[in-house]
Amino acid sequence: MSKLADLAAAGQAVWLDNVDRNFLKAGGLRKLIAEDGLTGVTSNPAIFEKAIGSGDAYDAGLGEFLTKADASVADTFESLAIADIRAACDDLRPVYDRLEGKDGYVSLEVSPYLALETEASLFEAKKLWAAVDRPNLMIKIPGTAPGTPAIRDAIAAGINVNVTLLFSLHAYKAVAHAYLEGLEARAARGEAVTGIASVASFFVSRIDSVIDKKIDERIAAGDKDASDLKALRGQVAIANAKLAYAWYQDLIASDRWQNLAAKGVMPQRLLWASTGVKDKAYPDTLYADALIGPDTVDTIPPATMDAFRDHGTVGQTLTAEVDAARQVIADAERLGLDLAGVTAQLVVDGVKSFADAADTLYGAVAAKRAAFLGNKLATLEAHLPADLQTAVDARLKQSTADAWSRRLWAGDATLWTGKDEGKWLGWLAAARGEQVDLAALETLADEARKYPDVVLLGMGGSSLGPEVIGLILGSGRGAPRLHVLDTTDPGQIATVEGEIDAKNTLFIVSSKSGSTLEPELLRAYWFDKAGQDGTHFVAVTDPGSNLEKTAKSDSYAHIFHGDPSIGGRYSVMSVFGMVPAAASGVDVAALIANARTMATSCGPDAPPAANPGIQLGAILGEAHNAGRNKLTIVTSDALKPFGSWLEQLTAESTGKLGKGIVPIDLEPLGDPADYSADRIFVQFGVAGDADHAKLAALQAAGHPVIRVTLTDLPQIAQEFVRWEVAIAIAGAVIGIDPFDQPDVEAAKIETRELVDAYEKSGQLDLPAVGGEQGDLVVYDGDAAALGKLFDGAEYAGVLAYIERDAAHEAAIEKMRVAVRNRTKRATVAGFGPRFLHSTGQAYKGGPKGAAFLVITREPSHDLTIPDRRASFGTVERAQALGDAKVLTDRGQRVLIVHLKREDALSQLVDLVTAA
Ligand SMILES: O=P(O)(O)OC[C@H]1O[C@](O)(CO)[C@@H](O)[C@@H]1O
Ligand SMILES: O=C[C@H](O)[C@H](O)COP(=O)(O)O
Repeated sequence: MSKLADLAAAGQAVWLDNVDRNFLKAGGLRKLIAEDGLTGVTSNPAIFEKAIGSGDAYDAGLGEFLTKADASVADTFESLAIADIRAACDDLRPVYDRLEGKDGYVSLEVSPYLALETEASLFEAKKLWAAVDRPNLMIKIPGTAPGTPAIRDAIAAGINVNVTLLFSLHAYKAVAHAYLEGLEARAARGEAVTGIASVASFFVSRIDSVIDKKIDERIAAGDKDASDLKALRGQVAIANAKLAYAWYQDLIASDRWQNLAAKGVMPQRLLWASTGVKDKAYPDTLYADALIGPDTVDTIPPATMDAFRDHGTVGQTLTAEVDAARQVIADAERLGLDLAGVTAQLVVDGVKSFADAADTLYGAVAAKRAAFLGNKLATLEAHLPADLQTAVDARLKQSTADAWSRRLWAGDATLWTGKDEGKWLGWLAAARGEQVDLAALETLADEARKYPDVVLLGMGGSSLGPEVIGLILGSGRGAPRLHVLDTTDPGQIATVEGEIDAKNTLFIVSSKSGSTLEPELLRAYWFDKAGQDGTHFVAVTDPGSNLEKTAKSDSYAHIFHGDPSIGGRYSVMSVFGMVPAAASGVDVAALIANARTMATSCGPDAPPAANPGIQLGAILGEAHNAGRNKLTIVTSDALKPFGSWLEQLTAESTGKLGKGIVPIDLEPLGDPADYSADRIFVQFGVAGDADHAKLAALQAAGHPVIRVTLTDLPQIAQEFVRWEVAIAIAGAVIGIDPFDQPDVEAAKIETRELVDAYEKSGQLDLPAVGGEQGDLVVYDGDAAALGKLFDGAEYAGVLAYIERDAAHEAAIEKMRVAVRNRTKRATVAGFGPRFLHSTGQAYKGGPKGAAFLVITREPSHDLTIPDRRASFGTVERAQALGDAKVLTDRGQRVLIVHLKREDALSQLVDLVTAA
């Protein structure tokens, strides 16, 4: 018989305070049962962290689990833990049977993140109880104030409970009563009360660790009570435990208990936890030796077991010298060691340290999952200058401690400004494919096949996502071509008109609000062109909008409802992105599968440092705070369209209150000498693409460089999700609400006033002409002002209210490169009115000191709008003027240049590049 087995004879059950797959597989537990009379096992998050977090013992099991289907980090961990716990339960089953349920238990703890949540703890206890499905399982629930009612209800539900994290007599009494109440509730309902087991895990060594430290500090400081204090070293934890046991004996003798005992219930045994000696100055069996007594359990870590087997001492120590124990506690009180304060703090620290262990464990599982997924997950590599890397590391540490992953998914508005941010997180569910009805999309895709073309009418979030998907993935075989019209430019509209037969085209009118000016005008225009036949019109809009009403009265073929808790720029994985994708034959299910993979990677259980979205958000936010607020987008040709979607997400979400990340899209890369230290570069490519030729030099020159690599094009959906999370998190780092767009409305009001005035007078109110040169009219300035416009600007913008085509893009690019190389400032460009619903927010509300060249032109062919005096060309011009006024009002530098002829842009390019 081993000394450990002798403990059983002394009335104490010996449990193993450890779980480890290799040990279980090698029959280690069965050996302890056979040789040491072991009758139970405990685990906790720190134990699993040690077992699973390092090494490869669990890799095969993890692979086996994830091969069946991708799963969250928490579910993956649980599958591994449950397998171990079941194996341990099965090893102990003969003991459980032999002792008729009095012992033979294995404990599994509820998530430490729930230690302060009653309902969630109870829910999880029930879930784990069902998942492990073994009668000799005990669910560990912390004996915190919120945990105590969960303990009572779990017992009442017939679940065996190991109450953990007990440090004080006070807390122990509360959970002992909770146990009785749970049993009494069952008895009152006429349910069986036999066969339900519980232990109360009273922690020992951690108390000495804190009290001894206090004692040492006071002695070192020359405390007058030094010798009395010294006498208490290593005494308080054991004394505290002895008093708990004395109270247990009183409880067992009480009438209340005896009433229950008469019904055959088992006592809730005290279990000594935290029995590994932490101070090497003490004998290594100190706690195991000192707390031996009947009807108790000692859960012992492996090293302490070895020590006890070798030189432990078995005796009835628990009931010995109880008065001396009372004296120790009284002395501790007299000497101001504040045991009550210490034990209260230990609960807080205990919850935190188990949560920290879970963070590390979940981080490790997340990394293993990512490794398992391999190229099914798009990769991101970041090369940051040392100071930025330090700030990012600190942010990831802080955000882990502050539970940002969980708070994001829980919709905790205090992550941002504490306003209504929590109401704008519907995109997280959409990222998991939960917003769309795939069957309805398939029906639409089938119907759409009879049309050669599908035209999407919408702005901003209602057009950019669909356009990115359409341009990057193309139409499916036999499916219609997708045209996106997000403009009032008559030339652009005419171009689409030349490409389609309006009477044989599917039109998708897309607007969340259902009241945005451009889609409303376009809808009216095309409805006429289509012979007022609503059967080839589809609406995508939030419930109850004006668009929905029109769609109903005009008998549209379908109305797809958006989710009002998703803002436009976050709507791509909802119907706003998926309806046009389905109509043009894109494999929507593949997009959703990709989005879900990334959403899982960015889940509430993936701690910040292992969470791709939060990691990126920390980089973007810290780069912004360090003055690197120009996110410069570099793409391979195939991924070029992605930039315009990312522009809206970034600019509209972060550009406000004078702060913000300014996205720089389609600005050709230059040499290090062409830039200031305000940049962060991100390159998007597909596996096999070469690095952009100039990127390495920029990285070497100390600029932060991020490289995103997709395995295939449908993985673009992963980037939607990664960047949505990242920008939300960057908002938290910057300290703004990423879900509002406070400065967009002002330009809309100005435009509306100009258009309304035009409807009455037939005249557009133009600013004063400053000068003319060739075919250019310069308003509120002259050609000389144009030469100086961008000097010293925070960044330079070219905002062109002209047709968006390759020639115009090339001309604008020429101006940008010239300005960038001359001024070293970042340059942005936008086609109006498209950019108004995208980057426009940041240009007005974001960083100040920017300079904008606003370009308007006389259209060669204007288009009339049904029931309006104003033509598309007039509305477009009014939009330019309205926005320019608001930009000026906000303190940005603005010069408007009007092209008297459609083809006069080259004259302006010459002026700007010559400056
Ligand atoms: O889908 P809606 O309501 O027409 O809005 C279009 C776009 O306009 C904006 O509200 C900006 O004006 C964007 O946020 C939005 O994506
Ligand atoms: O149930 C067991 C406890 O979780 C364990 O004994 C805690 O021990 P520690 O204080 O060494 O972490």
